[in-house]
Amino acid sequence: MTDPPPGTSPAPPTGRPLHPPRRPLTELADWLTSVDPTTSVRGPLDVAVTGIALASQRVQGGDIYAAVPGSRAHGIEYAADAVDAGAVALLTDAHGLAHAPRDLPVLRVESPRAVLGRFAAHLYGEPARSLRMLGVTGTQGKTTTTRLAESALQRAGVASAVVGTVGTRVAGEEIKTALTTPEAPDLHALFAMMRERGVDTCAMEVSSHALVLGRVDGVRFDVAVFTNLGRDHLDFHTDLEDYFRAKASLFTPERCVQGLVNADDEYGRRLMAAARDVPLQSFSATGGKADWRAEDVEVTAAGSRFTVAGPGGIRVDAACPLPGDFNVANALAALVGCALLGHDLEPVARAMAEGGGVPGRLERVDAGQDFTVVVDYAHKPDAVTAALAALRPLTRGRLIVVLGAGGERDHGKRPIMGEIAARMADVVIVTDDNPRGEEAASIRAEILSGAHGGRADVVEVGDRRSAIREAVGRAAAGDVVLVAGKGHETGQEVAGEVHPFDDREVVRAELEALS
Ligand SMILES: CC(=O)N[C@H]1[C@@H](OP(=O)(O)OP(=O)(O)OC[C@H]2O[C@@H](n3ccc(=O)[nH]c3=O)[C@H](O)[C@@H]2O)O[C@H](CO)[C@@H](O)[C@@H]1O[C@H](C)C(=O)N[C@@H](C)C(=O)N[C@H](CCC(=O)O)C(=O)O
Ligand SMILES: Nc1ncnc2c1ncn2[C@@H]1O[C@H](COP(=O)(O)OP(=O)(O)OP(=O)(O)O)[C@@H](O)[C@H]1O
Ligand SMILES: N[C@H](CCC[C@H](N)C(=O)O)C(=O)O
Repeated sequence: MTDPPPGTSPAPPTGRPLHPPRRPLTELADWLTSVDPTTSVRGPLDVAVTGIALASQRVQGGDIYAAVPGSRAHGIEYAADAVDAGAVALLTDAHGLAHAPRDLPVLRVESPRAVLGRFAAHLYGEPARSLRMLGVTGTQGKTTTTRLAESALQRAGVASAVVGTVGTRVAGEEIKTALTTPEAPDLHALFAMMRERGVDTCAMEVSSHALVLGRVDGVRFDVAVFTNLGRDHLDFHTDLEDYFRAKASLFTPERCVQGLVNADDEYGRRLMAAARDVPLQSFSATGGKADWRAEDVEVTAAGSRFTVAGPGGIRVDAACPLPGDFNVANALAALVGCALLGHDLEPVARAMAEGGGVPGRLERVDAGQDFTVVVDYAHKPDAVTAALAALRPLTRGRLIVVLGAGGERDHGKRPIMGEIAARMADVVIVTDDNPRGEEAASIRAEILSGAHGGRADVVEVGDRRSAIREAVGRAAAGDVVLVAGKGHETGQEVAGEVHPFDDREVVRAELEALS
């Protein structure tokens, strides 16, 4: 058996186990044949495999490169790059086999994406099975819920991990990941790394893209949470029903053991009515009928206090370090999720009360000014509504919002977000988010088309820094400024280039420049 070529792994290896498996390709080929009868193999197979990657850029020495068809290209076009990076074999389809380098071993199946998750799980020795897995799906609240759960558990002494939009953290160590839900090969490598580090519980976001594209294949969540459903990703899903079906597919026996569903949400109630194959419990943060409820809720500018009331007379004092009614729902889901995983509720609730917030989620920026500035990731209609509704009761003066919309994403949401902002805020400053490959001015025009006619004073300031300057410059004592859309992001993507831009840093600099 040939060893992987030396010196081909990029350093430092991020998101991979320190001690990767070393599996004979013959064994992997046999396993694949046993689960997928469409498998055919082109030799030589006398090679050791130590990992797997779906993107040539992520290949490390000893990997199998999964060359799959995509919307822009077929991965086989990048096989040479993958080989240069140290790939020792290919997993691909018939097209990939036809165009594969002749000397590279190939495992061919009809649909490589369909087996990729299970294959990666098998390759790494099913690491997710040794973790308590919490999966959270929904349009809003995934990041907040998973981060609240992970940081409370970690603070309560349970080694934990979190995977999501803000990145990945494994037992306190930050690992950069790009997607909300990483591709299956990266995910199972992360689970292997978690297992190595003694992680007990992993809380992760499960996006609808992940469910459709098989990114969480090979994982069976111990508890799956549904937060809510609203307009999102209509550039990917044909309509809201298609989007709902994608989310609902998490609540099937192949993907989870039990579910926890928001009874306050219309789609949550539909899910409960429809899903019969998986035991479901419900939660409500608004006094609705549910198995788990937030009672005696007190919301302040700093956060909220409430009692978790559950089956059999459970009553536990809880607090969430984030303002906003909707964060009571997120905190409740996080706590009940942990309880259903088998964790003791009381110490976890205590730890959450003592913990901090979540990056870019209603995050306050304070430079000693006499008004409030909050940076939030609201970039969808329901989130803009929720964030403005949460901030209105904390506003003694005017509510000022800085708002844009991302390019190359659902156009339909832009006027809707403009309308919401102009109805719920007093001043709306329409600016650029990540224009990506689109003309920034035309994105702003679409937002403005919904914003004109509202009650607010609406202004257009394209440059985001200038828009933030305008907002804090206009603010007086008692006002609240919401800088919406980019939350934790640290760059602004314009025409294929990402320029450093962090709303929190820019706000701070503009506040300091005021004094
Ligand atoms: C719609 C979508 O999710 N597309 C993902 C998909 O792209 P694709 O299948 O079209 O791939 P492609 O670009 O045609 O390339 C074909 C293949 O060649 C490979 N390739 C391509 C170029 C190269 O140099 N080397 C290489 O190996 C690619 O990895 C891919 O396997 O597979 C790619 C490989 O992993 C992903 O990078 C890509 O995510 C794109 C970048 C993306 O932006 N996805 C977003 C929308 C997304 O997934 N978001 C969700 C939800 C976030 C939320 O909740 O808001 C998420 O989970 O992050
Ligand atoms: N439960 C909720 N209900 C309504 N809005 C919410 C809720 N939780 C968070 N939000 C709003 O949505 C924004 C994004 O929150 P969060 O990152 O937790 O959700 P997400 O589901 O991970 O979203 P994304 O997929 O965009 O990352 C927040 O900044 C806030 O404005
Ligand atoms: N995961 C989301 C993030 C959007 C964030 C917002 N700032 C934007 O650029 O639209 C997406 O890629 O659609």
